Amino acid sequence: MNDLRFFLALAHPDRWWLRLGAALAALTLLAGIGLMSISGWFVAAAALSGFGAAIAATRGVRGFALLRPLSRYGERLATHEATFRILARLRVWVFRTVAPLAPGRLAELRGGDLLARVTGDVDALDGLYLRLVTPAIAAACGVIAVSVLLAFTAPLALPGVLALFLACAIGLPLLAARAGREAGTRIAEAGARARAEAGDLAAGLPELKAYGADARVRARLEAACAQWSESRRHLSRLALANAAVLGLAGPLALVTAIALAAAGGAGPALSALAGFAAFALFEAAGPLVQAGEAAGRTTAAARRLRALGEMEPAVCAPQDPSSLPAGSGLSLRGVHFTYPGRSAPALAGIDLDLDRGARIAVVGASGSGKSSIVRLLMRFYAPDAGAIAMDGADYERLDPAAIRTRLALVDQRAELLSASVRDNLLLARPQAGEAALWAALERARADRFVRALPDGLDTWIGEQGALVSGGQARRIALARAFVKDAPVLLLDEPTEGLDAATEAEFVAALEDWLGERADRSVLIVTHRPALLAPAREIVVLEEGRIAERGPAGRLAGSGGAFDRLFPGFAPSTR
Ligand SMILES: Nc1ncnc2c1ncn2[C@@H]1O[C@H](COP(=O)(O)OP(=O)(O)OP(=O)(O)O)[C@@H](O)[C@H]1O
Repeated sequence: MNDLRFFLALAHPDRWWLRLGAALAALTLLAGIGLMSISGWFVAAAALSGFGAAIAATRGVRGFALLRPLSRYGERLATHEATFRILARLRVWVFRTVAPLAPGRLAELRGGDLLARVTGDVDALDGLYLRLVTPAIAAACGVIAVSVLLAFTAPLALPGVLALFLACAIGLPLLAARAGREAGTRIAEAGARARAEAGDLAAGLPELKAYGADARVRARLEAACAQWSESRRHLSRLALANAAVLGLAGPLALVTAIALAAAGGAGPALSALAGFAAFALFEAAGPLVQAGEAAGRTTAAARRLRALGEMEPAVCAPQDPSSLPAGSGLSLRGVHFTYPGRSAPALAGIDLDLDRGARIAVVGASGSGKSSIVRLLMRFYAPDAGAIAMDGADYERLDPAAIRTRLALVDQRAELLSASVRDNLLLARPQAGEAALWAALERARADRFVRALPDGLDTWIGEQGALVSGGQARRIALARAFVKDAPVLLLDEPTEGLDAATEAEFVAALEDWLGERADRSVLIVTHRPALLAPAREIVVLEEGRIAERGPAGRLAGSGGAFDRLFPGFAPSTR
């Protein structure tokens, strides 16, 4: 319930649209009640006393008949406007909530599950506004109108009609909510699972096929879909039963009201009016029953979205951040860091300076903590102890987004967007002109193959760069870092998996770029000897600690940690 209240509060800025929708829904219901009751009265009066008495009623019938579609139309416009506005606001809220969680905490969620929250769960909340708030207000207005009408025309019928209506408009939705709660929750969960499995299948199909595991993932997807369909079927059966009850309740109210009105001494025309008014009131019960049927799905969606909002980001921006210092030299002092949920530290007491113009390579065995240094420098995570500073200003005091304006990152996955080469490059600097893009591509030795692509810069490069080779993707990523032209370049295994010739091109491109300006600094995380060439200092990590540091020429052949990593390293390979 708290979750639903939270999302109702989120709709506050659009409350006037919601109120207008509710008012028009009430008007539509009242017009229906007026139309039906006057029609009933009209038919009975015409039968009894000829057309003379009845002709006056035709004006009322015409008026309500005209008003009803108009107010219905207006109601649909207003409620849909309200819902679309609120859902748009909700999506923005989800993105604002999710953005600070990336990448530190988002790794804990499956991509498909996240997608299900952003799409399906947000959509499911439209029931909250369209099917609950608006119809409840309209029903309350209808109850008041019919109560007043019956109090004057057929007071004896009032308790029975009200009891029957409240049973259908409150009791039935509550029963439906109970009966459909589990199925609704299962729909939300199975839907998210199906999306996650489908995402895995789509993204990893070549690997899954290679290991013959595609059938297993497909079976899991089918199981999630089957559970989803079964839960949907359950809800459909429930809806059918509710529709039958509602279908019977309206005529029952009609007959009861006519009989009780007649028993109370009302004439045939007034009895017909009371009966049809009671009948028309039941139009208001339908959406409330539907809200009851959807309650499980709606509350599950609200719960899943709230859970996102309650995840603590790995790093919080300070309330009142200091402005960035003039220089971009970075320093780590006594940095300790353990990933959430892990017991072994990834880094234990790191001291490192990446001054203006520095060229440092960080090497070490797999899992020794190299990439963790980059993630801390990028402010994706915060150290547990020790401090990181930019030109003497503690990272804690700076806005993480501002810190990242000074850093460019190329990591081992070379994350490219499913977009054109141009859009991928512009990500780094949206205002960069055509000439700057080509200059960056040239520096990264990527201009030739980009020119050869079918639409050049505007060629779509596929999901995560799937339509270009691994080496080309890395060079686009390097060009993107060049477009940004940040003073600090962080490279995390940028040539992993490339052949020697492509790697040599990559290193040459990097050396050219570093050579252009003496103030550019670079930190290269690598296992590859070729990437040590641009480095003036090598830092060797072992189990999160610095085991050795110094120029490659001094470390090579000294019999220490560096030699264990690069036993054949010799000046000729540099
Ligand atoms: N997101 C994460 N959550 C939990 N533990 C992590 C996470 N990323 C890395 N680790 C752990 O932290 C330790 C250091 O990882 P890190 O990625 O820094 O190593 P690395 O030296 O860069 O390894 P590699 O050369 O294989 O990329 C490892 O034990 C790893 O399992």
